[in-house]
Order: sequence, then structure tokens, then C-alpha cells
Amino acid sequence: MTRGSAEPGPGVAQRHADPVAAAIVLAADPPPGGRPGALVRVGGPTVLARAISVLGSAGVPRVLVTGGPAVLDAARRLGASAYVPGGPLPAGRYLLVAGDALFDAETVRSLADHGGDVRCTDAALAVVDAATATAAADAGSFAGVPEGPLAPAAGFATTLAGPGDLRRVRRALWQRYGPKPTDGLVCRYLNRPLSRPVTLLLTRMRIGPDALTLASFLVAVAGAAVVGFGGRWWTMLLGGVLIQAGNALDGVDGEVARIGLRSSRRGALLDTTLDRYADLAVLAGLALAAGGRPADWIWAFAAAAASLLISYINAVAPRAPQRLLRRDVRLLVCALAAALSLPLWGLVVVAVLGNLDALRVFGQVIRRAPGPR
Ligand SMILES: Nc1ccn([C@@H]2O[C@H](COP(=O)(O)OP(=O)(O)O[C@@H]3[C@@H](O)[C@H](O)[C@@H](O)[C@H](O)[C@@H]3O)[C@@H](O)[C@H]2O)c(=O)n1
Ligand SMILES: O=P([O-])([O-])O[C@@H]1[C@@H](O)[C@H](O)[C@@H](O)[C@H](O)[C@@H]1O
Repeated sequence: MTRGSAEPGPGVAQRHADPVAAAIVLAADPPPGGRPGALVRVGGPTVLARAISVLGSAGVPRVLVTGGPAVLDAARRLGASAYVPGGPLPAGRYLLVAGDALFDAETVRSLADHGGDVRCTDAALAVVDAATATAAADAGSFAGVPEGPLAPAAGFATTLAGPGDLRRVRRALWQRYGPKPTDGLVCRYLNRPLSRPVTLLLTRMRIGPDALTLASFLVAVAGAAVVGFGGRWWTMLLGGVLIQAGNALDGVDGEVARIGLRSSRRGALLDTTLDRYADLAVLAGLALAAGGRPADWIWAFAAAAASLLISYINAVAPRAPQRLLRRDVRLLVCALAAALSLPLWGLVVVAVLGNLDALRVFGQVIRRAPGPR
């Protein structure tokens, strides 16, 4: 069973408890001729790499791994340590992790915060005492771990049930890491459904998120050029389709980055910077398609000001009130205006509604900002 949400789920009651001393990943030896579940790649990293990365981000101080030579070699390369059989482990609480379990930090923290022993109902994860942990680590198996008390995963947790289960797990990972809680309506109900199949395909390849950021930028700019220089009704339609494709594809880089645990500050900066240039290119394309007269460029300038200011608000006041003309909406408006051969209307809508929206939000942000003492 899989549970997963971008927000903490019902989870176990958060109680103050002694932190876990370490996590022990019980990575079974591979089946004959097979590969241990821990070394199967899902969405980029191996299951073991995911576990070690998530455990670290959840604040688990140390990760021990049991398993065959290949697993232990991989674990050492990932910064974990091989469990030395024979114990006993020092007194304390330990998080046991099955080698084929996938989970998020929310689930780890929730289990660790649960007072006493607890076992997750959605994947083989359990917080146990030192004696139980020693026995399980020596056996390299979850078999002897008590069945209860039980608690659902507070966030995301599932188990990879063999190579045939990869498709389901990839989809579960997209569900957990693809959409962002801050997604706007167009993004959530139009763009994410469009980017999902592309992301699910790309996570099976070794394409980095930065390359995908550049690709979505180029698609949007290509759409702007076709709109601006095409001059025919069908080039306007094609350009509009490319602009919306670039809009939707702009979510693929982030989805691939989050699913592959490859999000980076550099990528975020590249993404937001190229978005600004793509936005300006699209507006320039519409101005050219409208005739390139002074009035067209004035509308384009006003639309560009709104576009940049709305994004700027997100940068300087991320907790500002919800902005209506966010990029997903603006690019959809531009795409529709191009496809319908109404380029000037696209500029007017973005300029008028965008500047009103920017002034509305800026007004609220400034009113809430502390003044001089
Ligand atoms: N090379 C990269 C690229 C991105 N990241 C990380 O991902 C986020 C960006 O997340 P995402 O790509 O999911 O969404 P984004 O903020 O780009 O918003 C787009 C809108 O621009 C677009 O209009 C809309 O249609 C689309 O659906 C999205 O909402 C980035 O901040 C990084 O944390 C990375 O690490 N490396
Ligand atoms: O929706 P919006 O705020 O105008 O523009 C957004 C930026 O604020 C954000 O930094 C970036 O990651 C998004 O891709 C999008 O470009």
C-alpha cells in the first residue's frame, strides 16, 4: 500500500520522544541472478540512495546497512556504514528500514516522534529498542520485528515489490514529489497533468533537470518566434501551442529534480531566470504579431512590467497573498491569444489584469510590512 501527500498526513500523534540513535537498513541479499531491491534505480537514484538521503534530511544521525557485498559497497559510497553483526547495539531507539522501502522525511520524523515502539503500516519501517534492532540487524531481516503498535505513514511510504512494481512506484513518487503545494489553478489542473507523462518517461532516463530547464525555455522562445515572425493564421496557432507546451514543460524540470532528489539552488535560479526571458520573448512575439506599431509595443511594455512585477513579488515576499496572474495563467492567456490570432488582446489582458493584480498584492504586502519604529 502506498500513502503519500505533499502535506503531512494524519500520521501518528506527534509526541516528544527520545530521538532515534541510528537507522538500520535491512537490505536483503539479491534473489538468485537478481538485483537486491535496495540497488534498483527508481526515478534516478537507487532505493538505498533514496533511503540514505531521506534519513539524513530527516535528521537521523547515523545510517547502518546490512546486506551483501554489493549493497555494503554502495552504502559506503553513499556515506553510510556497514552494520557489524554480533551487536549488541548501544541502548536507545533505532529505526529499522527494509531495503525495498521508499519513504519521505515526514514519515521518518513522525515515526521517530512517536513515543515507544511503532511500526509503519505502509512500508516496512519500525522504531524499536536496541535489543530488537540488534536481533533484526543480525538476522538482516524484518521477520522478528513485533507487529505493533502500528501507525500510518505521516507522508509518503511504499515498498518496491520487485522489478514489475517499478511503474507503480514511479507514479507514486510523481504523486508525492511532482506537484508543489504552491501550484496555481492552471498549473494544478492543466499543466501538471500534461507534464506528468513526460516526467514519468524522463525519470527512466539519465537526463538532468538543468537540461530540461533549458529545453522548456527553448520551446517557449520557439513559440514566441513562430508567433512573432510567422504571419499566417496557422503559424499563430502553432506558436500558441508551443507557448503552452513550454508552459507545461516548465514543470518537468522541477518534477524530475524533486523525484530524483536532485533539486538545487543553481537549478532554481536557472529556472526562474530563463522563465523571465521566456516571458519577455512571448510578449515581444505577440507585439510583433499585432503589427509592431508603437501602441502594440506600449501594451507589450505594460504587460512585461506586470509579468516581471508579479514574479518579483514571489521573490521578495514569498508569503504574499495569492497572486492571480501567475506565470501559468499569463502564458496560457498568451497562448490562447496567439492561437486565436488575437495577439493584441493577449497583451491587453496581461497588462491590465497583471498590473492590477501586482498593485493589489503589493498594496497588501506594504500595508503588512513593519514601518519605522
Ligand atoms: N533545473 C532545475 C529546475 C528546477 N529545480 C527545482 O524545481 C523548482 C521549480 O519547480 P517546477 O519546475 O515544478 O515549477 P516552477 O516553479 O518552474 O513553476 C512552473 C511555472 O513556471 C509554469 O508556468 C507552470 O506551468 C508549471 O506547471 C510550473 O508551475 C525550482 O524552484 C527548483 O527547486 C531544480 O532544482 N533544478
Ligand atoms: O508564477 P510567477 O511567480 O510569475 O513566476 C514563477 C517564479 O516566481 C518562480 O520563481 C519560478 O520558479 C517559477 O517557475 C515561475 O517563473
